[in-house]
Amino acid sequence: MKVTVIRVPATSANLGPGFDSIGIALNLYLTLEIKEARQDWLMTQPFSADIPSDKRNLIIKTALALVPDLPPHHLVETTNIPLARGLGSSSSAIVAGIELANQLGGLGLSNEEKLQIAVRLEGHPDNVAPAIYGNFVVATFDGVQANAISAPFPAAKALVFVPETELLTAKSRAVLPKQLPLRNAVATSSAANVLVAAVLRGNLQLATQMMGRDQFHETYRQQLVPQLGKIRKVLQNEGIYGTYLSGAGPTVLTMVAPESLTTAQKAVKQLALAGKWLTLDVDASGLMVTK
Ligand SMILES: Nc1ncnc2c1ncn2[C@@H]1O[C@H](COP(=O)(O)OP(=O)(O)OP(=O)(O)O)[C@@H](O)[C@H]1O
Ligand SMILES: N[C@@H](CCO)C(=O)O
Repeated sequence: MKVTVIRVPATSANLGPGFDSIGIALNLYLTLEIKEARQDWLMTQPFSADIPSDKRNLIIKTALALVPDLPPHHLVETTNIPLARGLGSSSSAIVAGIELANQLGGLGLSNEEKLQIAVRLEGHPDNVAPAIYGNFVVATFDGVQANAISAPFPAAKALVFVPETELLTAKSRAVLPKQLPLRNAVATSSAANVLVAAVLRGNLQLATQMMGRDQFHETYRQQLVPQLGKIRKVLQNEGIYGTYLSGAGPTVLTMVAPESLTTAQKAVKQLALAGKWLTLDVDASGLMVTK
């Protein structure tokens, strides 16, 4: 039997001041195998019983939202993207679900069409866009239409701290204020603009400096993720910038020039934080399907 395999990368959103707009794809993956047709949907998956294995599963639910009479199949999911840690697990599941409907329903969706559907489901584009396109993505969503531009990211390593405890995006968004002083918004949006321009020019050093200039969300989320300040401080003492709260947290990511990686790894080790350290690369492929 020929098996179709869908692969979606992890993503890291915001990069500091690019709140709800900028994201990158990373080389952790959710993989979904479409096995045999059967009477009811069945997901063989690596999670605890909290994540449903039937049609209530987020991936299947997403596919059925697109095509309600999609024929049920046995699906096998494997993933090394941690759940609710700020590495885009829900976006990877949503994108996998859209592709599942695309494959089984023969919809022939373009990436642009997949993006529009995914953004409406996720509510913001900064995870779903890089999950589809790969690389570095700058996007906007006005509640109706998403626009996204992807571009290569300069050579860098992502030094990633994944805390032991989960932080749901809904909880992390609940601490944000409804309004911001204009001067903070101007300082942050101008830093985001320079960040994008620096990435497009291949200037990692300037881009990473801008990653520390957020005043949209990190100030308020810091109370939920005290590791952010500790990691940023110890790395800045070594002259390494580029530390930010990945997505809604609690993961803290630092974009490091390859030649500074060893120094950065040594510096953060002394913090002895409870959690996992990963060194990742930017994924350039985005959503992939093999048959
Ligand atoms: N592969 C999956 N299958 C089913 N449900 C999933 C899957 N991945 C994520 N989810 C659901 O999404 C929730 C996590 O979503 P949430 O938006 O809080 O975090 P995240 O996407 O990992 O982080 P962030 O959006 O900050 O990058 C999980 O608790 C689970 O309910
Ligand atoms: N931009 C989003 C990403 C997480 O889903 C946030 O920071 O809440």
